[in-house]
Amino acid sequence: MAFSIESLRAQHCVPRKGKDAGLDAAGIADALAVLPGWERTADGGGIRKEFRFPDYFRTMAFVNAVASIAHREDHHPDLEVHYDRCVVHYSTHDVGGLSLNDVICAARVEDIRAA
Ligand SMILES: C[C@H](O)[C@H](O)[C@H]1CNC2=NC(N)=NC(=O)C2=N1
Repeated sequence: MAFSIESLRAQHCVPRKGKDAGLDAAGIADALAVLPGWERTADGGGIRKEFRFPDYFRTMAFVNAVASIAHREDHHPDLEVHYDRCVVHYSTHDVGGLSLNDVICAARVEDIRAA
């Protein structure tokens, strides 16, 4: 399966449950190839990216935009919030690893940065 960031942005999350709903290693690699700066977590079960900002206010504006995506897509990242940076971490609890939902949301977070 080959991805483009546009094809990811054109999709919305749907409930995905169970191991068979996960992305395989090739799918994960294809998706990461179109998501600049995103990487697999050390345990391989998620993807993460650190976003840097000039100050706390701008960091929180980003956090709120990510929260809005989470609410709209019903798919929720773990966030590490610091004064001038936020680490976004996506995984799909219901599949015990990565699913298409994670890369769809990562593509939407990239849109925030483009705005
Ligand atoms: C029904 C609903 O889609 C599920 O409970 C969603 C909610 N948000 C979620 N967020 C994340 N990160 N993983 C999930 O498996 C998940 N499941």
